[in-house]
Amino acid sequence: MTRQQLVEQIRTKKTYLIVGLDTDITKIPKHLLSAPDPVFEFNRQIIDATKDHCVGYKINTAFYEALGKPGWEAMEKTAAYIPATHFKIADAKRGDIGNTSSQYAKAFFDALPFDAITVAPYMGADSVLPFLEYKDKWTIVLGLTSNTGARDFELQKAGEELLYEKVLRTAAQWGTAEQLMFVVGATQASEFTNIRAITPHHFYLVPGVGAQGGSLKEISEKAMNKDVGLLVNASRAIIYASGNEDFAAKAKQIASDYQQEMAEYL
Ligand SMILES: O=c1ccn([C@@H]2O[C@H](COP(=O)(O)O)[C@@H](O)[C@H]2O)c(=O)[nH]1
Repeated sequence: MTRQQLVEQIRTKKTYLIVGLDTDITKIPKHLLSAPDPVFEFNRQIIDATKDHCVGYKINTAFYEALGKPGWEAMEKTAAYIPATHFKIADAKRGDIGNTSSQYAKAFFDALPFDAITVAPYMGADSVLPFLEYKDKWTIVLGLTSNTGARDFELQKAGEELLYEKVLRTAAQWGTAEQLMFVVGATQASEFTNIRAITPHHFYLVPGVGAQGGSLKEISEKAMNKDVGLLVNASRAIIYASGNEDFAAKAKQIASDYQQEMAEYL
């Protein structure tokens, strides 16, 4: 998906919500466990219920890899089920020597139909560049993450600047704002203005609203750019809004609430 197509989707649907499919088989409603593929059945109903309120879905691969082969199959089926109009993110946090990163890129962009993958920048340019070779695909580099551990490295000084600032400035040179985004945690509100000043044109994938307590209002007010420039993810707050048979209806309601709030900021 191109940047223009993504922006058009956001403007048309008046939402920049990404629904996170962090589907944990121990948390899905019990009545689904008798289905042939309970994880896919849960995702299918969540997608049907929320697709009018979001512009995309983020599959965190950990939840699928944890189940072995059936988990990988559920991920494949889910990725194929997401409508073509929706942005499909593999939150896989990959990155290795170039020769290996090329294989990761192939796995998620060729063998699987993802539009984007999250990548860790720690190993530097050659670990990220193979992902950027794919036309109309997106590489989402971890910038300033939402977890408390961001203080251990990302918020430490690296010479004159903070490490995450160096990551933003350096990684922004590896590709264009048409193919490279950054992960910016919604819980890092005090840094939003600075982050936007360093990377004025980039899109950010923003996890950390909902269960982690970040503010949608604050990120929207401080970090939106002329193309919106934000994809805000919520996973648990939406998919586990109810643990009962009404889980899809409740997920729809929460996703619709996010959409309405986002429409106010657009
Ligand atoms: O900095 C980061 C990077 C990734 N994540 C991922 O986003 C979702 C958040 O889930 P919630 O249930 O909405 O808290 C999850 O897949 C994380 O692994 C993040 O939270 N922070």
